Amino acid sequence: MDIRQSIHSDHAKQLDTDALRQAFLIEKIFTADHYTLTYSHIDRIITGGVMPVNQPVTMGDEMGKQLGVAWFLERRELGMINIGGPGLVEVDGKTWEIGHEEALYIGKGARDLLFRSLDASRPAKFYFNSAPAHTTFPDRKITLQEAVNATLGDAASANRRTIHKFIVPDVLPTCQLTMGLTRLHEGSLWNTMPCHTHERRMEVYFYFDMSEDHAVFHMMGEPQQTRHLLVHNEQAVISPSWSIHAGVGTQRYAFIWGMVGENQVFDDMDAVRISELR
Ligand SMILES: O=C[C@H](O)[C@@H](O)CC(=O)C(=O)O
Ligand SMILES: [Zn+2]
Repeated sequence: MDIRQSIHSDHAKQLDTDALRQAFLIEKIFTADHYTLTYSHIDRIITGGVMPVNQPVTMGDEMGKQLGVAWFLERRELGMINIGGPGLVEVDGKTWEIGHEEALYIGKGARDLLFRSLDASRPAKFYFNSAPAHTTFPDRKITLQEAVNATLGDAASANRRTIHKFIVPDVLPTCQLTMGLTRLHEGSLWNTMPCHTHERRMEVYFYFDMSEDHAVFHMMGEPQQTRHLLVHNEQAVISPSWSIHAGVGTQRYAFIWGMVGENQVFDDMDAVRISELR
């Protein structure tokens, strides 16, 4: 398990490229026939991926040891979105079929998790966020049609995009986790611009659907102390509450955002005017 400490904004200002990457970038999410886990001390969010190819991947009691509990979700909830081919997720013996760009919420207490791909030549890729939870809400699959979908931004400023809010209070109850997927329209390159912070929540951005020789310049930092991270396909950025999170790609792309913290109000953002950015 990769552990990331919280970083104060005063400290982050001093960091060079390598140190910024070590603190905020998760370079490897998917490894064939394994799961990956990055544990952030910021709101204790866990970010990872599961990619079963030739054999099922299990998350059983062995995972709990790393967290000091009896099993992974003993005191946690989990949300996942599949960005690969169709797969099966078994939760304590109940099987969920989760297709491409479908989501699954798993409530606190689930113990034995097993993941399979239906076709090894097109493996499932389950990207997930997990957060501490105080109670159990029902497991639920969420399709793209069941998500709350919103299209915003303008082609003229290259930020026309559709936001699919899969795991939000209008769709299902969770303890603190919210998650969704944003896809840029053809010709658009900017996400989340004009940008924002939200003191009440932290966020993780996971970028995907770009070819290997393309990248997103992800913008981070306090609004008057911006820095960038070069993010390649299927990498994620941990964004503290004090940081903006926005990006521009060398080609169009999609990303999954996940938030945890004080509230679940999607629009509770502290907007930053582009003229105020430094
Ligand atoms: O707090 C909300 C998150 O930053 C994202 O949902 C923003 C986003 O997907 C976008 O503007 O493209
Ligand atoms: Zn945000």
